[in-house]
Amino acid sequence: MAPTTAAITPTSQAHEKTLGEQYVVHKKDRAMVGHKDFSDDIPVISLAGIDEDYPGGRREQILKKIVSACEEWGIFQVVDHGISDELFTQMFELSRQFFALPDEYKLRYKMTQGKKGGFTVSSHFPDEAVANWRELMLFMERPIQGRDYSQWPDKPEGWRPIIDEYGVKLAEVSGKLYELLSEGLRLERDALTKTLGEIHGHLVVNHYPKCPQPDLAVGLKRHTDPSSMTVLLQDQVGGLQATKDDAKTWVTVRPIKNALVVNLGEHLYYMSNGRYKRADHRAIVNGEHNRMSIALFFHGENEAKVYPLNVKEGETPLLEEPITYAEMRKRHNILYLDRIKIAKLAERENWSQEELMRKLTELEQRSNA
Ligand SMILES: O=C(O)CCC(=O)C(=O)O
Ligand SMILES: [Fe+2]
Repeated sequence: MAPTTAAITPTSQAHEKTLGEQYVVHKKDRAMVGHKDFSDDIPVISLAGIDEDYPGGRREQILKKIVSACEEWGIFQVVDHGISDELFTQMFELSRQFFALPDEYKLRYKMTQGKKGGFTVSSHFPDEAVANWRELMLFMERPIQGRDYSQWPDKPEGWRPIIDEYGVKLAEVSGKLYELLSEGLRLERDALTKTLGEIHGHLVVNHYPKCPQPDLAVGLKRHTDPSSMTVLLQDQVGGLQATKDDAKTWVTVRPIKNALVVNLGEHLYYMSNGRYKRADHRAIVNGEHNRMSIALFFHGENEAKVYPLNVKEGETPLLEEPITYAEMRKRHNILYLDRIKIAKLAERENWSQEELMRKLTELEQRSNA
């Protein structure tokens, strides 16, 4: 009998009866709100009329809505952004075909240390005990001269022109959002983008296959994005969840055809001195449908300076000294892992919720000092 290859990816494990134990998350991290229990709490903002740029014009209203969404959630959806649905359909179709390819093919593009993009299963840190029920393909989209096409799959055909167009169109939308977010901080329109230097675009295509025991797993654990801003396209299945009260309650973001979800990341949180929240989010899975999302992470240059741009009278700056973008990302990872360690300790030593919150706040303050 020919030896069988062990199923390596969640796609090839999706047909098993039970979930592999590496995917079983702690009770407190399981979803209590379902992937289809859609909420309308996350603002949906139309960009129609954004060029009506005069007192009382549409731009003013859009600005108000965006600023209030960022102050409350750090996450919102935009519609009427001017990108055709056809482009989104093409992106999803290429992605669907790619993830349906055999493990051996996808693993040819496996992302290892030093590689510029590629295929990854789960993408959890080695220190995290539990794996995410997902696989992903990372394309280093920009700067264009930094691309390594040997890490771009040749199947299905046609990734390059579609990603080129997708990158350009999303950069246009994010450019408009950066202007509004700068204005919301009472700064010149180019204030935020100027601090980033050359923008780096990392395009992550996430695949969450249908899961044998979806109540026990998560697709992508709770996190904030290490980016400046992330613009996310999700399919119609549902599974993106957000919290604004430190994971006490979660809402499932309603999928809207042709909408883009905007998540503010670490960079905009610091630059606004915490006035804009960072999107606190996760992705859950289900037992009926494969789900896909396509996230374009906008990053600054490693050497870009990160510091609160205008600290108001009486406010404490979140950072005492400017740090580099690379340092910001490093701290973000360390903080993420330290939070996990503290949560484990709290469980072992039976801390009260207040004690845990106090320790986590202290941890964050230390990381900013
Ligand atoms: O799949 C989703 O909806 C969320 C993806 C996400 O948060 C990420 O890739 O950082
Ligand atoms: Fe994310």
